[in-house]
Amino acid sequence: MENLITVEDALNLVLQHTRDFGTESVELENALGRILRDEIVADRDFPPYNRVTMDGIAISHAAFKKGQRTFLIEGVAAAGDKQHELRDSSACLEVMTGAVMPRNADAVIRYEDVFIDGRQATIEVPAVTKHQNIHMKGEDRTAGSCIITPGVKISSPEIGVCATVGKSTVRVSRFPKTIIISTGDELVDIHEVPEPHQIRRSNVYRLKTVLSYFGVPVETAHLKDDESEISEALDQYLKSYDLILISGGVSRGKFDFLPAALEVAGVKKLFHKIKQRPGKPFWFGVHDRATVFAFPGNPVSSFMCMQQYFKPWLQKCLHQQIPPQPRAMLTEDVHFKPDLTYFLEVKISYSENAELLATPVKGNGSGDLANLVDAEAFIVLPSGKDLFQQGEVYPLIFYRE
Ligand SMILES: Nc1nc2c(c(=O)[nH]1)N[C@H]1C(S)=C(S)[C@@H](COP(=O)(O)OP(=O)(O)OC[C@H]3O[C@@H](n4cnc5c(N)ncnc54)[C@H](O)[C@@H]3O)O[C@H]1N2
Ligand code: MOO
Ligand SMILES: [Mg+2]
Repeated sequence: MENLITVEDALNLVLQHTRDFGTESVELENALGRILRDEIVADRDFPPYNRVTMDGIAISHAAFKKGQRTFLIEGVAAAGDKQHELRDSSACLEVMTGAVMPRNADAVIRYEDVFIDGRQATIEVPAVTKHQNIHMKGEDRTAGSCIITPGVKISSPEIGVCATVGKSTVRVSRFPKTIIISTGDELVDIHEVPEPHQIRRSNVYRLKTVLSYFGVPVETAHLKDDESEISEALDQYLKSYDLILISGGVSRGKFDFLPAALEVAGVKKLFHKIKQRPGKPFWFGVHDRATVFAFPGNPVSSFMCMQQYFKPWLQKCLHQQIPPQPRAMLTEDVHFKPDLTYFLEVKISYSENAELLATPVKGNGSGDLANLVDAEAFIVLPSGKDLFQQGEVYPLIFYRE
């Protein structure tokens, strides 16, 4: 009998072998998708002054309250002007959206509710409340408060906040120097027309996307199923890369040289083969500098292992804050006999109560790469059971960013 590690133990081992690749500064324009390592603090109040939110007139609310409806226009306050002052509390100033609210004025009435005749403005609505149409200084955030904590993956809102506090460069996690290697004599380049016994190599492209979502630059290589070519290449790659991802050649075939070659090259094996489907023959190990993920060659297997093991490893290496894992409810019964954790491809929808629903899109096994297109997640069905019933809830791994 084979000695298989459980999915939980395998993930724990992978996560115990993370590395710290340090930090670097990047221009804000290049920071999208990077993991922020600075704390972003409000350099001033948000907003920094009482900000007019409607084009109209600014008055003293007390005057309106006393019954006054017609106001002499003293002048115009535009966005970008220094703060104006309402000199006569029974007059008004025209104010534009984005202007600093004038001193001695405390309500803005929009043009739509005012009749203007020459230098006179008459309010035509029955009610005006104090501070209406003013975005008050410090109402959103106060100076010195933390707006973004380290570990956030920088997306559009973070870019906007960094810009507004004047962070033109930000400190982010550095990336491991990475290579993805495909193996196999049946594989040809995507620009080639395969012979009847050949296929185009697709794994590298699919696996690379997982790193691309984090912005990690990736080099690629291809190796023949040739023991000495593989050994020579591994010696080279182990010296120059922090992260080596391999697809294929890790199972029981006569040309599956990777597990032995990796050990000969001095990579310390942490496990080989997991109690799971797909992806059973996944091999994981570490070298002085490099971490090696040697994934099974079947397209769904390598991709599933990438999602389940590699992505959390990368996120931990990069110090990313990890959101809780979503869970979804099966919409139909699933029978699965082998005592393995089953990563089943599913399509996601929502119930009337907004619960996440998972509908199996079974496909034809781990070679069915087209089926990944019809699904969008793996639902994780644990070992030790062979019937998973409609209505039961299990963890979910979304694989579309
Ligand atoms: N006797 C046994 N045979 C197999 C077992 C087993 O336990 N005992 N496990 C099976 C499982 S599960 C998997 S998964 C595969 C893993 O195979 P390898 O990692 O050795 O990968 P290869 O043999 O190189 O290729 C498998 C399959 O995948 C295709 N492939 C590989 N690379 C690519 C690529 N870059 N793009 C597209 N397709 C690729 C390859 O052509 C093969 O069809 O082993 C089972 N066998
Ligand atoms: O991992 Mo294999 O993919 O079960 O065929
Ligand atoms: Mg094989």
